[in-house]
Amino acid sequence: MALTPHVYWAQRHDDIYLRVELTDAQNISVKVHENVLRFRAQGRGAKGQNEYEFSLEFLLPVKPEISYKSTQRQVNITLQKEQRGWWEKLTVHERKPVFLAPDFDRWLDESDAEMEIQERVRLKWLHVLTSFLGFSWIFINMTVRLFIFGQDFLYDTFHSISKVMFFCQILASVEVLNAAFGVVRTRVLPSLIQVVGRNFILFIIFGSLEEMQNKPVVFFVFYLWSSIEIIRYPFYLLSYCDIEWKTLTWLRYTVWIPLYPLGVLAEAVAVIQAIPMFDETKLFSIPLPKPIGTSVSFSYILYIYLVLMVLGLYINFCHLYKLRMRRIHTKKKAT
Ligand SMILES: CCCCCCCCCCCCC[C@@H](O)CC(=O)SCCNC(=O)CCNC(=O)[C@H](O)C(C)(C)COP(=O)(O)OP(=O)(O)OC[C@H]1O[C@@H](n2cnc3c(N)ncnc32)[C@H](O)[C@@H]1OP(=O)(O)O
Repeated sequence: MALTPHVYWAQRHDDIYLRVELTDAQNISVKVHENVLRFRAQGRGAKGQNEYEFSLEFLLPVKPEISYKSTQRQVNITLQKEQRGWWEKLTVHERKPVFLAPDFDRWLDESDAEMEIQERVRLKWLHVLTSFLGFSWIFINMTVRLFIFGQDFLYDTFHSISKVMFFCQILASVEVLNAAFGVVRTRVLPSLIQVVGRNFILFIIFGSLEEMQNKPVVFFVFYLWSSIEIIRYPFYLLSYCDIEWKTLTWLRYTVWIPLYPLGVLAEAVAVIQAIPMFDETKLFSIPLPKPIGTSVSFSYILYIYLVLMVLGLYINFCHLYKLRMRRIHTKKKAT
């Protein structure tokens, strides 16, 4: 006969966490149907190796999608509340099931959870604000210098701007982590493509080849990157205050249409210009065993990278196009 395992629970405003005390659980089945969670698995629990099961009828609706992870010591289940809020108890039952107890390792009361959210929002806000200030400094500085020094500035962009650009792009890498850990509602791949793509150009192509640093292409790449970021970051900043400024939303989801292909084109020109330099300097060349030859030039990696750029452009263009349809066209229909 199936036994009941010990189950520990905790909540946040959006999620429910369950910890099922089963060692080396196997054949796990977790389902939610009509707001009732049914769990069944084999494993080592309080009554030794056995089949264990339980069910819980939740107090309020939860989303049917469940994520669970089995570790050597327990099974961790995460569910999402249908509606954001704080539950006074987990189940509809008058009395708490005997096998259920609070998970004090994850337990927070409502005000602590609220503070946790506020702390997260503060950090996100600080991150976005710093990025916005950085890219604004770059954009304004480049515009002013272009007016003052004219064409000469095209050859000097890297030396006057690169330190702030390095800082901003390192900061932008956090966006991938934010997407991966669900801190912001966005997909990981587009952010990863964007960050890896830009950092490759900045650190490898411009950063490691002195000869590239005096090329006008640096100006175009930096100017195109910063042109979109001085729109994108304020768009996020306003979203933290629940403000929607229609013109900014339109710009955020429209300006990429000319800027993205131009940006990729400028980056591709930089890669193509760098190819003979890597061949000449043998920088980053991959040494080969003596019988085969001396080394493989890094320029081969750059040829592969040019193909990846086309793929990256396609993926992100489709992603941005979908976002535009959702944010601009759906809203128009609704009004
Ligand atoms: C696997 C590795 C492979 C490596 C291959 C390398 C290939 C290289 C190809 C490289 C091509 C890159 C070229 C590029 O560098 C050139 C340029 O940038 S040129 C300049 C023009 N560029 C652009 O216009 C792109 C700008 N960038 C972006 O838009 C984003 O980085 C992107 C990831 C592409 C899309 O952003 P996201 O998916 O986040 O879209 P949203 O902004 O709409 O966000 C979705 C929802 O999440 C909320 N969100 C996101 N971030 C935040 C935040 N920080 N704070 C608060 N909220 C955030 C946002 O509000 C949306 O919410 P909702 O759905 O409610 O509207």
